[in-house]
This record gives sequence, C-alpha cells and structure tokens, in this order.
Amino acid sequence: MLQDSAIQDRVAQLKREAARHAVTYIEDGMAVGLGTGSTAKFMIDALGERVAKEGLRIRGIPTSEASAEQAKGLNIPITDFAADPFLDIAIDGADEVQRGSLYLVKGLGGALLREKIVAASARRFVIIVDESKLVDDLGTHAPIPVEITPWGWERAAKLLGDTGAHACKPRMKRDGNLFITDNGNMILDCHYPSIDDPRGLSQSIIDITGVVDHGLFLGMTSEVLVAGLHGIDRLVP
Ligand SMILES: O=C[C@H](O)[C@H](O)[C@H](O)COP(=O)(O)O
Repeated sequence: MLQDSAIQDRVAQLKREAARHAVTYIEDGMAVGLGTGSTAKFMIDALGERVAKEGLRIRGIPTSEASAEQAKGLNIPITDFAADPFLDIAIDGADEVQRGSLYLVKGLGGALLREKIVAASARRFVIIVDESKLVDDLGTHAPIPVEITPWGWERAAKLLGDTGAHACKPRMKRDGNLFITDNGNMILDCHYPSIDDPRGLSQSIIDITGVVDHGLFLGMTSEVLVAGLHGIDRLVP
C-alpha cells in the first residue's frame, strides 16, 4: 500500500501530466485564459515551456496577480480585454466538480471573480482536477465562496444567512481574518447543509445587493481532465 505522501506525489505528478495535456490544446495565435491555484500553476509552467522551447506565440489573460507574476516570469505575453474581448481557451483548476453536470465550485483561493470573467469570455473552458475533487453533490467538501463589497458587508452576510431555503452559515475567509481579493473586495465562505438546486442558489446569492459574484460555475465547463492514480480521464458534459 502506498503511503499518503507517495500518493500525494503521484497525484501531483498526474496533475502535472494533465496540465501538460491541456496545454497541447493551445495553438499559435491564441488568446488564453490563465487560471489560478496549484493546478493552474502546473499549466502555466507547461505553457511557459512551450513558449520557450517551441516559440509558441500566444497571449495570456491571468486570473490573479499571482498567475500574472508567474506568467511574466516565464515570458508569456500578457494581453487584456481591450485587445482580446474573447478568448480561444481558458484552463483552470477547481475545488469541486459535480459528476454528470460538470458544474463547479471555484474560488477557495479567492480568485473566483476574475476566473469567472475569463471563463465566460472563453470559447473553450478546460478544467484540470485530481479525482478527489469529483462529487455527486456540490458543497460536499467545499463551501461556496461569495465575493462582496467591503462597504456594507455585514448586511450581505446577514442576508446570506437568512435566505430561506438557501440560507448558509457565512464565515470570513481565512479563519476570521480579513481576506481582500485582487479586486479589493471581501470573501465570505458559505457552508450550505445541502445544495439540491444549484441554479436557484446561484440566483438567490447574486440577487443580494453588495454581492459581486460567487464560486458556483454552472454550465460553463467544456471539459474536465481528471488526474487519478490510474491515469487521466476526460469528462465532457
Ligand atoms: O481561487 C482559486 C481557484 O478557484 C482555484 O482554481 C481552485 O481553488 C483550485 O485550486 P487548486 O488547484 O490549488 O486546488
């Protein structure tokens, strides 16, 4: 039996391989959304390698300051929505992927807003995860992060906690310490006892004035590359 650390090393290796595979979808001349998080980091590394070794000519839009720094360090050219309002592809990680629907929970690292804007702009949205992220019901392991404006945040928090069938227990991200996003907003992590109507929940959160967006990504995924101990699976909705 493999030890925990050996399993983690193997999963990291498979995520790296899945990231390399995802990067083969990128072709010369493309505008590419660059995700955020430990899995997206492997993908940006693999893309940097293609830029350096093959002279691949692409333009990237990073979904966080961290990914922007990484991309710049690898000489990946950065673009913006003025020059590229539509992207050919975006590649990112996720916190949960619902089997079948391929609905996602994203944003536990706090990057959900830019990630969602980039995903919405991309013709193809590719997700890379390890198999521990696959769930039957959203919210099984991950809370839903909700990005809210700092001004009046207490009101939004109260309403998130009071929304009838969609009430949650909002907690301030990072164990009660203030977490400010790259956009200058705050994140509340919302724990729901169960999520049986993701679309209804999405709407009820977004209807609260002061909420900027949330980490449910519904109907956006083009495909998911799942890195498991036995290899890489490709899921499509
Ligand atoms: O804000 C963070 C992003 O949504 C990440 O893509 C997500 O949290 C997955 O991160 P990781 O690949 O590190 O598990």
